[in-house]
Amino acid sequence: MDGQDALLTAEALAFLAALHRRFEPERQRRLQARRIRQSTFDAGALPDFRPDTAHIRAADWRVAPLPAALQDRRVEITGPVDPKMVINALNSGAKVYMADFEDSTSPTWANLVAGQQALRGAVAGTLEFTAPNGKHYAPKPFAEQAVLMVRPRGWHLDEKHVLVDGQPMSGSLFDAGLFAFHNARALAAKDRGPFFYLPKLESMEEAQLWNDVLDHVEAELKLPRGQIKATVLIETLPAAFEMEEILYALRDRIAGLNCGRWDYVFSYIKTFRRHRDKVLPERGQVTMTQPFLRAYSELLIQTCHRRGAHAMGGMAAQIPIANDTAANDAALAKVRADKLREVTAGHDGTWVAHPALIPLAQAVFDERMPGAHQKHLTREDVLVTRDDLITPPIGSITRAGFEGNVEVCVRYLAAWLDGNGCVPIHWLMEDAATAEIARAQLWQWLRAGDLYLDDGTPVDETLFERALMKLPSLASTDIPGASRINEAIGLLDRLTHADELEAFLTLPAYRRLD
Ligand SMILES: CC(=O)SCCNC(=O)CCNC(=O)[C@H](O)C(C)(C)COP(=O)(O)OP(=O)(O)OC[C@H]1O[C@@H](n2cnc3c(N)ncnc32)[C@H](O)[C@@H]1OP(=O)(O)O
Ligand SMILES: O=CC(=O)O
Ligand SMILES: [Mg+2]
Repeated sequence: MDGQDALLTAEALAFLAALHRRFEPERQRRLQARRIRQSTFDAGALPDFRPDTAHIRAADWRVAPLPAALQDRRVEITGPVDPKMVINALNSGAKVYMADFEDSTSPTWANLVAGQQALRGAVAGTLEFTAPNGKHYAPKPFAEQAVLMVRPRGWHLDEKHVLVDGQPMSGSLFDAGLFAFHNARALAAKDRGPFFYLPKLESMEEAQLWNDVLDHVEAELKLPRGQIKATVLIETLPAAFEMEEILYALRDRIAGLNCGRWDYVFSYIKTFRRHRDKVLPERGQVTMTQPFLRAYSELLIQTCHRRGAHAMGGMAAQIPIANDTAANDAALAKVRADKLREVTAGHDGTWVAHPALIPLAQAVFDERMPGAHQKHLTREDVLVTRDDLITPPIGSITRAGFEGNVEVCVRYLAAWLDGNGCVPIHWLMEDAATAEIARAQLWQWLRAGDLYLDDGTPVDETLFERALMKLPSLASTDIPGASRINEAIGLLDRLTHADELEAFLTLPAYRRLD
């Protein structure tokens, strides 16, 4: 692969191998702990705040101060790591750019190598790119660029192209380790981190594992202790019960928590996959104004502000709609309402999926948040109980909602298998987190028994098969991943009929990649 040798030098490989040897056993223990905890939920237990860590929640402590670059995070753009996207995001006018190896990247070896190369070029100031249409891209001067953050893959994913002692290494350690190895000293020299976004954590022990990894990286690369800063996505239901503990485990380097709403909803479904009384309505009805999601975001704000950390909002899925002014206005109105809810509740910043949404999000935050952040809003009025976090909203499943889930799963899986981890489908941004909601719902709905669409049609095998049978014709269109549509149909069929809900759709899909 072009550029691979310059990245995977003997020194870089030795650095990665040391990370693997030191942290792989604990990663496996953490993954096993997830499975054990899930088996208790499957047997009827409910998540709750931990009695064994009550002393952490009760004690008086604050997180370490943050560098100047992390004070004002009002608008953060996220996106995959191909060179054009990296340059567009750095130049976008957002305060922060989260370069994403996770939900929006299909981890083909080519994507990972190109992404690491692009980020290395961005940090070194050498990145440029010419598109096939001849358009040339180069980052603006450093002072005008968004602050770079990197989101490595979650703990569950392996990197099968790098074997250490015959075992695939962790995707998290590969992404974060390789990025730090090549860029940490240059970033530290500019007081720009490195900064990471840490995805899909489920417990304080997983946060502790990240802290140990980042301590090790700092020691190996001779960086000051605490130089690397991390923002943790609270995007699993179990983690919502351990926000204080996660902040505490990373207290010398935590920059904030983020409401990763899409994975959070997925995690809710996964956690309660065997709980008939917790079945959620269709995806479109599970919005952030539903009480259980409002409770989650308000608890996150209160927790962060009490401890001196930023409370970041999340991603509205709407993107600009070309050639239809009315539809575009309606989509932007939804994004605006979402950002207004966030800033009013006390969030210190938000995410956008597309550069055209930056002015809109920025205007909402500028108007309501004159300072760099609003950590002074401690939201003492918020009182969130276990039941507030787990009580499902009332709603329905429409035929369009059911069929939409099937279509999104198939089209997203096809794109992902084809190397594209983020695609617009019906003018919504779809990535691994949004697609997971659709995939997990189908599995749960077909097993729930006695479940009906709002028009009285039983939610059953026939409904699923009919929805699936509409899709093979997509193979002859020009949508992203068209050539993998039939493979995606087969994969969704198997995932939906499996006795157990697969923990992540990217696990079986990754076996088919490359
Ligand atoms: C649940 C979560 O985890 S959310 C976080 C993960 N998801 C994301 O990060 C979403 C990132 N967004 C995207 O990938 C894209 O916006 C998509 C796939 C949704 C839509 O992409 P497109 O259909 O290509 O959008 P569109 O054609 O309008 O793009 C216009 C321009 O904006 C650029 N652009 C679009 N999104 C981004 C982005 N997120 N970052 C940087 N540039 C972007 C495009 O590269 C294109 O540039 P060009 O004019 O130089 O060619
Ligand atoms: O990563 C973000 C999410 O919403 O999931
Ligand atoms: Mg996510």
